[in-house]
Amino acid sequence: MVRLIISGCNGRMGRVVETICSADPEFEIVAGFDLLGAAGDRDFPIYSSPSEFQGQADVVVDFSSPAALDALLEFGLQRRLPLVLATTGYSEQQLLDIDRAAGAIPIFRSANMSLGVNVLLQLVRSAVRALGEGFDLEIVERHHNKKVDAPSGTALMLADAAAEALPYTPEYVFDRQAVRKPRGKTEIGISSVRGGGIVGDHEVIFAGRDEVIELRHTALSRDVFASGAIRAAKFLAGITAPGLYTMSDLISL
Ligand SMILES: NC(=O)C1=CN([C@@H]2O[C@H](COP(=O)(O)OP(=O)(O)OC[C@H]3O[C@@H](n4cnc5c(N)ncnc54)[C@H](OP(=O)(O)O)[C@@H]3O)[C@@H](O)[C@H]2O)C=CC1
Ligand SMILES: O=C(O)C1=N[C@H](C(=O)O)C[C@H](O)C1
Repeated sequence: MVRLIISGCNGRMGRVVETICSADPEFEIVAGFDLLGAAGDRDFPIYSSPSEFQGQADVVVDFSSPAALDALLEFGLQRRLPLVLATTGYSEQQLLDIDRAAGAIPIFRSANMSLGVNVLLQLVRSAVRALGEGFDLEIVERHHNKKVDAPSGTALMLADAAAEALPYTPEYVFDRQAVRKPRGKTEIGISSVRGGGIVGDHEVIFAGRDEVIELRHTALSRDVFASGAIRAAKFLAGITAPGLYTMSDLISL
């Protein structure tokens, strides 16, 4: 039995994690963390601050906000509790804080918990290596109109995957309206679309002079992200060694 805490439990993703875990006999949801505390009739206590939780747990799954990170890391470090961090939009300093905490406790972090996007990352690396330098790389991400961070964490992860495979260090370009000049050869353009209920869509475009290749992943429901995070929680609950774990520790590509 895995005793689970859901951080961001009142949000869109927190509620999907709750639904899936409530039907899984391997899980017991022992608490939730969320800004406003209890919201509606739930089967577990909800705390507005991790420090209020006095019970026992095996792992935390976090889909909340970068603002929750400090308290969550402090909680994990004090309790020696593994953390699955699925939140996006962290600052550079916060990413360093996560790296440092992973020296003491197991932390699993991925900006996209779906199997499909993690296959896409691998395809992007292969395409960059195969195509060489003659193709312009552009990433277009599309999300629902409630998403607050842009570009998406996944778009940045895709750009980083391409950068790993390129023979030069690319420049990420998020905004073309402020400059009047042709596209630079070492740019990776990243564009964000926000609208309606789009769950999550990522397109990587390789534009050559005479041909274009497009690799695209579309999430049809939030279940793909929640299921990946739950799989990560099961994996992390059985791990004692500190470290920063990612989807590549879970899936073999
Ligand atoms: N890695 C992945 O696969 C995926 C990652 N995400 C990421 O997960 C995060 C959450 O997404 P989503 O569920 O759609 O967002 P929501 O806004 O629906 O949910 C976030 C919840 O966290 C709460 N919250 C905000 N700040 C804090 C805080 N300081 N402490 C505790 N709780 C807090 C919010 O409360 P309130 O509403 O009152 O602000 C809200 O209830 C985002 O960063 C998103 O990008 C989403 C999908 C997949
Ligand atoms: O906020 C979302 O909804 C999502 N966020 C993640 C991101 O920023 O990449 C992952 C997914 O696409 C959904």
